Amino acid sequence: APRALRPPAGPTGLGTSAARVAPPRPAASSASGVPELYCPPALRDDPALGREVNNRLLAWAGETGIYAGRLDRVRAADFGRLMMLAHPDTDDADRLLAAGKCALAEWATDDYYCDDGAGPELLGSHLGPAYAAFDPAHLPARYAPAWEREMRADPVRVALRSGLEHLARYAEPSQLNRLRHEVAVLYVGYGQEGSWRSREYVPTVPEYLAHRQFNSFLPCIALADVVGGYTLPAGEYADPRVRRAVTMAATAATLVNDLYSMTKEHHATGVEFNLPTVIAEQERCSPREAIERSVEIHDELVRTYEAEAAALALTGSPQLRRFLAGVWAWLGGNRAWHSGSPRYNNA
Ligand SMILES: CC(C)=CCC/C(C)=C(\C)COP(=O)(O)OP(=O)(O)O
Repeated sequence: APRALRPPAGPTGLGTSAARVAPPRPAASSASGVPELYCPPALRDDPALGREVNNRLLAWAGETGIYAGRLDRVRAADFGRLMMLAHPDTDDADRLLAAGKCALAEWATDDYYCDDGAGPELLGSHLGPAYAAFDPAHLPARYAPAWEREMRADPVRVALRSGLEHLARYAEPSQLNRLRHEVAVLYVGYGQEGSWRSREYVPTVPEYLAHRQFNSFLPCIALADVVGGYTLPAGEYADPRVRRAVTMAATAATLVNDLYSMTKEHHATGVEFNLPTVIAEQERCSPREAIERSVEIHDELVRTYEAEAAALALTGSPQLRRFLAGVWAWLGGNRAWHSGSPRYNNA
């Protein structure tokens, strides 16, 4: 059942202990070799709901043309399950589907334009029209039909546009603009990675960590209120203290991806970008030591979110409290999904 979420109470017990989402308890180490992470547990597991969302997501992906010929792998990755785990405060399959479409389209942007050998020199050319699928370019009448053909000619653009259209049934304009901003930032991250890739450049650790805030799950996390069926006021989302906490959570969630996707990326051709690889190279340590240091960084980010969200929840609006709790729940669902998804565990 959907849960009434509560924000983290903070490591020092700010607020009441009953308000805590879950006691900090280490997640079990998995066969993937990822050590225990400081992370809340997933708050619900409803396999039937996850399957329902995944089935509908796959039907939609087939209509848009993304991952043609690879849909079996997408089905197995089970992004529907990710949505179900990460948004425990709704059991509305259609809301989960709308968020899932946006997430899968954003993932496809990465898979098609960054990872699948499209070539870094083409990345900017792809990202411009991809962004226009989310934030339409309004052309003079003479050129509009040709542009519209361009927009329909590429399955990733079709998917991005369709995902946003579905979300718009539930989101207010300010929430859609929030998503547009986060996706623009995401594409800055894609561009940065493309630049590194083209030069075979290994970033410094701070450079990589700042990048992972941009090239992160924030576009997904930012939808916590849309999926939950309430609206976090734009002013509170933009509050620098909220932004700091939420972006730290987003970076942590994405470092979970780095840790779980190491095996998949080892099998990929070209330069690998994940925190353990960057640390091993820049700090001249063993892969195991680099993983341990990455886990420490992840855990520090999660603990900081936990403490700062707890403090913000004491003075913020009810919507902010719920949003901070939604982000906390998203962290738990994200880790649970990564630890089980064949996208990372059967590479
Ligand atoms: C859903 C979403 C906002 C994805 C955008 C960014 C993205 C693909 C990740 C944060 C995952 O990182 P990575 O590029 O390493 O992805 P995979 O490991 O290939 O799943």
